[in-house]
Amino acid sequence: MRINPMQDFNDTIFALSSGSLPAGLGVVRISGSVALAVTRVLAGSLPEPRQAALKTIRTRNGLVIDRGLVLIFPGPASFTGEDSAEIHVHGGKAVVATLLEELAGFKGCRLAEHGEFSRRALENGKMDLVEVEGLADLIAAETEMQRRLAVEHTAGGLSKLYEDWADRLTRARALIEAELDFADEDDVPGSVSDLVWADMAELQSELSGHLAGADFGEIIRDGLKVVIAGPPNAGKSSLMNALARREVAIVTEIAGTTRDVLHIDLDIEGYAARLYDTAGLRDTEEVIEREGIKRALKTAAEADIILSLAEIGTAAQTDFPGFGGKVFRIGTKSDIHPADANNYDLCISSDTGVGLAELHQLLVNDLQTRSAAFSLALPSRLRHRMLLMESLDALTQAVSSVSAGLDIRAEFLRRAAHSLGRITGRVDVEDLLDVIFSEFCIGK
Ligand SMILES: Nc1nc2c(ncn2[C@@H]2O[C@H](COP(=O)(O)OP(=O)(O)OP(=O)(O)O)[C@@H](O)[C@H]2O)c(=O)[nH]1
Ligand SMILES: [K+]
Ligand SMILES: [Mg+2]
Repeated sequence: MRINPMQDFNDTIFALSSGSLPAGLGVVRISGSVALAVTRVLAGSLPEPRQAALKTIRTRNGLVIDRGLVLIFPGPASFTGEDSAEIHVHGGKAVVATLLEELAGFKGCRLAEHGEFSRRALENGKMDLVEVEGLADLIAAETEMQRRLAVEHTAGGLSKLYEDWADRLTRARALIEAELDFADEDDVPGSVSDLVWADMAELQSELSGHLAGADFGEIIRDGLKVVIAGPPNAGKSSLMNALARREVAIVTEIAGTTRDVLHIDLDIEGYAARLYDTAGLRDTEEVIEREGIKRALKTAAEADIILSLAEIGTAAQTDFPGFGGKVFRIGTKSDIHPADANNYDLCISSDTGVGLAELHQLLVNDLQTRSAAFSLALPSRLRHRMLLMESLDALTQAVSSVSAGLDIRAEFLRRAAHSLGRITGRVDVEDLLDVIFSEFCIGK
């Protein structure tokens, strides 16, 4: 069930797998049944498998394109599982364009689609879905923690956890079904069933413990959402600019300057964070400002942390509608007011920089507190979270429906295993693939 009928797995695919041109090198990857034959034509001869050799790369008319390294990976010992090759040429736009054009001229060869190399790796059993998604995250990773989480996912640790759980569910179901088969005989050992349900209750708590880490996994992957909120002129935009070290937001002495929600990305000790500046909160009849305040409150409700700013001497708001997370009360303009440790968690001056290091440390501490409870084998995508919730729901039904028939309870166990299987792609995921691979870049 592929959306794009162009996509044919019999084709040999190729793409520039390295970054934007011009660059020192351009790495062109080729995969499919004629990959080695095509490479032989271009390079004159093939190197030993997995050993780089310097070759002159020519068009079929004998015109020299460039000299470069050629590597071949006969299947199945390749990334995709198919016969594959890499040609490393100089990363000039014309060099790469000529090589790609030449490749397109071979029968059965075409440019790869988004994520098509990874998709073939998946279809050929070289990686499962969690690993493929981890690879996409690894390539997108900008901070150290994003990288570490992605490596954890590509390394198969999470996949193994889900497969072990699915196996446990399947074994439990098999035992229960065996018990059903012998139910008309008198000597059924009830203890088998008791053991199964005790183990399933244990699995239920493991699964919900794992799900509890999903928030933090999403924070690592998508960044900690830190929202600066407070009344007009509290100094919100000034703080944003001070942390960004550039003039991102307009600052004036006019109350109600900021209307749109602005954001910058920060790297906090390896964690990604997104800092939002918002419109000052107050009652107003002004139409544009009202819209700004509406957006400010919506952004605040979705925050992981709110920095509630107030000029020292005025009260910092501690409740925000729809927000249940941590609020830090930040007293501002400490250069013109005495610091006050009673009414604020921290006093700062964006003008002099006093307190900004402590504010940074506040965020570091918060992230470290959040991370303390978890290893990095965390679910980090909504897709994983939804399927884990589905699985936990079914398992909970199975465990708690004590008065229901064993056949019904076994069916709930089957559903729980099925949802876990969909995470790694072991079962029934054809419908998900097009969505997942559309976010990949070409050449991956
Ligand atoms: N002395 C002093 N003045 C500050 C400091 N931070 C901000 N201000 C001044 O306070 C005024 C308001 O600053 P903004 O950063 O625009 O305040 P805001 O909270 O973004 O205001 P709105 O966008 O209108 O809600 C400006 O005149 C700033 O120069 C500070 O640390 N010390
Ligand atoms: K202002
Ligand atoms: Mg502002």
